[in-house]
Amino acid sequence: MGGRIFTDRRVFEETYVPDILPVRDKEAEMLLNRYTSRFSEGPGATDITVIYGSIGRVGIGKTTLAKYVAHALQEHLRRRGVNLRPVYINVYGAPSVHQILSGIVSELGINVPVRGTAAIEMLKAITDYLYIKDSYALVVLDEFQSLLMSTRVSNEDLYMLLRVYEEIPPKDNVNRLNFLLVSQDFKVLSYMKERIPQVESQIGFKVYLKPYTADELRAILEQRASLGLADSAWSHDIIDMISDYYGYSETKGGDGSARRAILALRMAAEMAEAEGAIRITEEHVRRAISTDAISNVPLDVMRSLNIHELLILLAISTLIAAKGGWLSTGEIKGEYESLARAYGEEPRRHTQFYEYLKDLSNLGLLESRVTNLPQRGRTTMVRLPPEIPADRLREVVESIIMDRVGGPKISP
Ligand SMILES: Nc1ncnc2c1ncn2[C@@H]1O[C@H](COP(=O)(O)OP(=O)(O)OP(=O)(O)O)[C@@H](O)[C@H]1O
Repeated sequence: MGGRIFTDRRVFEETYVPDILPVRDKEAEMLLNRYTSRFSEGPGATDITVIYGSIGRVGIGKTTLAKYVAHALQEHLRRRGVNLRPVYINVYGAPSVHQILSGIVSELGINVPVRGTAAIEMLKAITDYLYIKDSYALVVLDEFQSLLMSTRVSNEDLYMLLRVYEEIPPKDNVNRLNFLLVSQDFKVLSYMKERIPQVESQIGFKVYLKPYTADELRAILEQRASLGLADSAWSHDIIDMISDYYGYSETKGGDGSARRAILALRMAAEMAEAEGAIRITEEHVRRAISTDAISNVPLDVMRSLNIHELLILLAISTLIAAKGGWLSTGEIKGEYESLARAYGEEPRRHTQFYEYLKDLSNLGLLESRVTNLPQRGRTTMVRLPPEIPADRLREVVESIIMDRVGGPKISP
């Protein structure tokens, strides 16, 4: 009988938005306050909000923040007797104003034929509908930069959409259609300035999101794990491993994507489940990350290693495959020496051994950190980078060693 790993798979779906945001909660609150005070300022009050990130950074919570704010605002205003409808449209898949308006019409459930109806007529139908229902809409336009870069959308179209109250003055002077724009990076602001300066100057709030740090990813993953996995199936070590790997910092490679981190956790869980395991292990995580990793261990780098470096890697992958975690250098040295003797090689001395460890780490084949151990003081601990599965590495190293010196002369 396989163990129960998942309790709710939906929380690992791409479009899932949690009820509480573990990170970005401050930004969410800021936006909510902003919109709420806008609504209390009374008729006509309007501005446009933009959420954006850095060039090339994806999965950093832009869409999630926008959707969360739209839904939280709906709840918030409902309690005050105000009816607001959140509408989400990814304009990447709807690259004309007509298509965007069709999207809004269908999300709001307005009974107007979209085919053959001019954009301006649809816009009228939307504002009439909101007026009659005494409702508001907050429209999230995701991937907004793609509209600005499209030649199929004229500046007039953009003005008509985003400054609808000028085009179609509301009967009661209340602007009911509000926009929250989501975009990849800051270039959206200069594109807006160029194409639609009157809208750009109306931006009330610009929210810039950075890639997630390891601590932030940890909070996001812990929330997902506790919502979607059995308590006995996961541990904080597993979460740490994933968040440390994907977490962004100035000095370290992770890309800070919550999407990739969540996907890695899900894949590790699926692998554990497929094996009938009762919990997710470090090895599942390694395999999940390695499946996802853009660059895997290059074989030519491994082939360029000398026999002692290979034996050290063999020692490390054997120990990690057996027990996981971080290894002390003393422990690695012990294993390396017995392996070297088994393969008929004279183990290298202390200084040379450390040189080799340093080389392997420079090549990206090892990770090290300095820890304070109670008895021994500061000591260096080593492990394989999380994208390298220990058991697979061991097979590769073993076969390279076999080619080089043949099998072990005595059993290690
Ligand atoms: N603060 C958060 N709390 C919980 N989950 C989050 C958070 N931020 C992002 N996620 C999750 O990470 C995944 C990616 O997030 P999202 O789609 O919002 O990123 P994005 O910046 O819009 O990405 P892209 O630029 O690729 O559109 C989603 O599954 C989302 O649920």
